[in-house]
Amino acid sequence: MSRKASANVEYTLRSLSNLMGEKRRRQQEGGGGGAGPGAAGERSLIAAAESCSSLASAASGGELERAARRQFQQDETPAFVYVVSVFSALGGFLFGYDTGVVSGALLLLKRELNLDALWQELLVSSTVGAAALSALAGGALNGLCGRRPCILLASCLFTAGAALLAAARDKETLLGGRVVVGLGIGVASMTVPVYIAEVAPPHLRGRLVTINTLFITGGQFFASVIDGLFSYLAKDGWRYMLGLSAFPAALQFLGFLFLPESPRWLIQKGQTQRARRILSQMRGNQAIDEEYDSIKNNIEEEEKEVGAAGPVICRMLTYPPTRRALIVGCGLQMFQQLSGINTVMYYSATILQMSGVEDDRLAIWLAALTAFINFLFTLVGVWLVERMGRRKLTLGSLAGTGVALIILALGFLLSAQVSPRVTLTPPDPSHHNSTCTKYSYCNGCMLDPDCGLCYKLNKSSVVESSCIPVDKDSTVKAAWGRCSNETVFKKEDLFWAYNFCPTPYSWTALMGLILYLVFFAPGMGPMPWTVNSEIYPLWARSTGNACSSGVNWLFNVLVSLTFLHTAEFLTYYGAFFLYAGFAGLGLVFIYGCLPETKGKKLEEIESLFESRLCTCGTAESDEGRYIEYIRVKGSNYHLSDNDASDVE
Ligand SMILES: O[C@H]1[C@H](O)[C@@H](O)[C@H](O)[C@@H](O)[C@H]1O
Repeated sequence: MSRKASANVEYTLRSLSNLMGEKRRRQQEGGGGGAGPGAAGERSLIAAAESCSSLASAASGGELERAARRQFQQDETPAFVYVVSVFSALGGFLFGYDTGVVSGALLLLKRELNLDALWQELLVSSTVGAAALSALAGGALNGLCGRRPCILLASCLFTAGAALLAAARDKETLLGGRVVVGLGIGVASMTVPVYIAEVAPPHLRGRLVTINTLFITGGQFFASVIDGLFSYLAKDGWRYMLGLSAFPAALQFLGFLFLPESPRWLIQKGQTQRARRILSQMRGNQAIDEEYDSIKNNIEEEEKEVGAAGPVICRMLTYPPTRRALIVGCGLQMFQQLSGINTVMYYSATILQMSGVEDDRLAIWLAALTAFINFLFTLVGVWLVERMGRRKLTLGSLAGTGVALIILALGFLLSAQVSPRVTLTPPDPSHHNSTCTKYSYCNGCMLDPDCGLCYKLNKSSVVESSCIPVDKDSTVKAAWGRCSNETVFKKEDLFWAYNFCPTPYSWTALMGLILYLVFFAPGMGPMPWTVNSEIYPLWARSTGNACSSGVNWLFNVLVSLTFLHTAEFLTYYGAFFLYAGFAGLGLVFIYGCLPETKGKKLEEIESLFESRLCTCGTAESDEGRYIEYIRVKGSNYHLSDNDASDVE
């Protein structure tokens, strides 16, 4: 008999005997009346007894299992789990908002505070750098203090950072604020998925953790709308943009004052009575005994197997299943960033401009549309994750992302091939021979961050074009010459193209951009976070997530910082072909190494990494089989619990 088949029989027999045993026990206790230990338990008992007879009469194993599942699905997941998940996911919202809002704020800031390119770069990358560091440090903090204090700490950092940014009088304070916000993002990004995974029931875990990424992309979308709205406010608009995040952060802080610690962390720390009570709250009328026992046994076994001596990361690296899980988790996060999501998001305004959108403000709003597509298709991911499973969803998503990247690259390639010629070389009035004059095609001019193209249109072809240095303070005009005064050159039907070339093939790039988000957002966006929250055993979960989140942030900085240089060396299409190549490598890696974790208890997932890495993907999966508890007890919470080591 195959492993799967035997597991199913064992499962259904266990479920059935649990139901029978429970019914017998209740009958012996003179049950059947309504005054039992809890009305919920009583209802479950009646339902269990009813389904028990239907189970007993079920002829085949399949029917038996279906009946068991129907019974299980009648047990509703309490709203409390959703409330807890949504309050935690506010951390994701703030992650998305604070990383997304800065581009719009910079447009205003650089004018008001006279920021040069270095300071602009610092304000963007200091946050991501701080997030990388605090995600790594968050592992130890999570293990020591628990998930709840870490989420509280993150919301404090978000609030303090936002207040600092809104009140800043100089660029140094702004830098301080961005670092504080970054520290919050790092801690939140590694703690929230772990916390949600630990409180969620197995059949909803993927969906609830994916909601966190939905909140990330929701935060990015919201940030782009706020950027659009406040861009009309010439003075202090950036204060509102950067300061508004204090509200959701304070809301999360207040909420978490009343929300509980993760029951798994409590069991690990020996606070079993509190853990039982919280688990009971999270499961409503479902029995928690098996889940509780399984968590507890698992912790004890882990301690025996791996020991408790030495730093966790060393134990993880020397114990093959956790080492493999770490490679899979970090690999997923690395390939998420290497497939270029943040350059696509960052570059969306330019791609849209290439498609003929000349107005800056319209480009901002269209960038909000891009963020909206990312958000909308993450929602599709929330819907698909428990249907398709993590593995298929990630593979399909990355394959589509790769194809979209190729289309995007082809769009740029075609545009480069029909790149307009530079026909005029006006003399530089300051007699500084700029490099811009050496370009004979728009394509070269566009790739040089110091130059832009000033041109006229005759029907749809570019005429009277010149490559001129860009104004140091604003990329919307040239430093000198015909395109140096925005109002004048617009009246004279002249156009200024910075960062893009007018081309008839821009629709290919636009199509690539949309396809990219449609494929990336449901799978490669959320799955690295979701899978990482599930694949490590409890003793290694904080450290595993700290490492993989650190890798995510590290590659985020690396890819965004090198994008312009990569484009200069390889051209834009070369850069997107490169990302498509990374997506191809990622596909091979995921195909070989990512096991299916759908529906499994967190405690069972470690066994998926027992065989050699790169056989995980081919290992027989138990897809479609939920681990569900259908034994029904009168009350989940026993005051007489001998385990109680934390009597309150
Ligand atoms: O999962 C998220 C999401 O896809 C975001 O859109 C992206 O900006 C982040 O870097 C990523 O980690």
